[in-house]
Amino acid sequence: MTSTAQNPALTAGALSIGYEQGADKRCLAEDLSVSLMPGEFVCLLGPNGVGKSTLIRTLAGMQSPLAGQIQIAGKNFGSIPPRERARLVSVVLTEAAPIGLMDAYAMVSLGRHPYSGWFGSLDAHDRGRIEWAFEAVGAKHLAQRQVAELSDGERQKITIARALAQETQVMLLDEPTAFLDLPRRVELMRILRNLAHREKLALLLSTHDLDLALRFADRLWVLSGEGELIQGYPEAIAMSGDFARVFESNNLDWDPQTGSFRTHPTPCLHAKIEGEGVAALWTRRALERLGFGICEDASDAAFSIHIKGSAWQVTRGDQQAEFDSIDAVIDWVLNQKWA
Ligand SMILES: Nc1ncnc2c1ncn2[C@@H]1O[C@H](COP(=O)(O)OP(=O)(O)OP(=O)(O)O)[C@@H](O)[C@H]1O
Repeated sequence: MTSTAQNPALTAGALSIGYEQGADKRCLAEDLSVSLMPGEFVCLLGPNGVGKSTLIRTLAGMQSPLAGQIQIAGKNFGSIPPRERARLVSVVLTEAAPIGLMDAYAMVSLGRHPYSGWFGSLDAHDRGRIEWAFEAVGAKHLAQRQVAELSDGERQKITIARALAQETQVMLLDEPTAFLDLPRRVELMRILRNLAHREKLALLLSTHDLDLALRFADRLWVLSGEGELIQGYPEAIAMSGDFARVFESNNLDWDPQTGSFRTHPTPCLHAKIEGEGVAALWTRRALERLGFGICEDASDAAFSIHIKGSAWQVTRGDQQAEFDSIDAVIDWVLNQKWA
């Protein structure tokens, strides 16, 4: 939980992001005004190619803004020498860094270089911080393993531990969950959110995982294809219709009832479903997958399904049938002749 009474860890005003080569200028978003508070876990969402990585790299000082100013801990970021910057902001990018032959401990130790220098030796504080970073991501058991031999999920934890070892106030992560399976993604989101809250880290993470962002983020930034950055609490953005506007396509509808997207292959036949709970939800999902729309009115429906306890009663015209599993209902739908 964050308090709004604190000073922001990072702010940017009148910020334009994009690319400029000679006279060639490509602005992805302009006049952005953002802030990250200490202890806040913010997820950055947006369709492919809108500029999420560009925004993260710009906020990290890895590329120049086209316009505007970034302030970290009250200082103008551009005027801070590189070594001091590295003590203020850590970054985890998607591109795998060349790692060569290195064990995980050596890799996490790299996070201490802004303090010890490239050839500096680690003191007790450095080693304490490295051990803390391993513990924070639940990776102590990996310390002696070769990084090249780790799984994607294990390596991701080590990369995050290296950023944590850097002991910064701001941490920016570009799609850190991209190659992880669902349990690992949930685990990582939980670890990062808890770290933000516990360590008072201002943490910004870009992701395509809308569902997890809705469940874990304190706030969302949603970057649209038009360069608009929508900011707010996850639930407020979900209810506002902004998701629908930013992500909807010809094949996808945002459904505020379920907080998820659903495909819509423009159904020409409809079905009515009566009933509640898990069986009704998955019956609906099955019918939508099979190309049916769901309607409220029986007179618009090609057939109706009444779910009662563990029974599905299906009515099509004067034909009636009762099934005791969703498999049987799906088989029935598939075996019917639909005009
Ligand atoms: N170095 C570069 N020079 C010029 N254009 C670039 C450069 N890097 C990225 N772009 C372009 O900027 C746009 C935004 O790219 P960016 O990687 O920031 O988007 P993104 O939202 O992170 O996308 P994704 O979700 O696919 O990762 C894209 O059109 C991309 O081709």
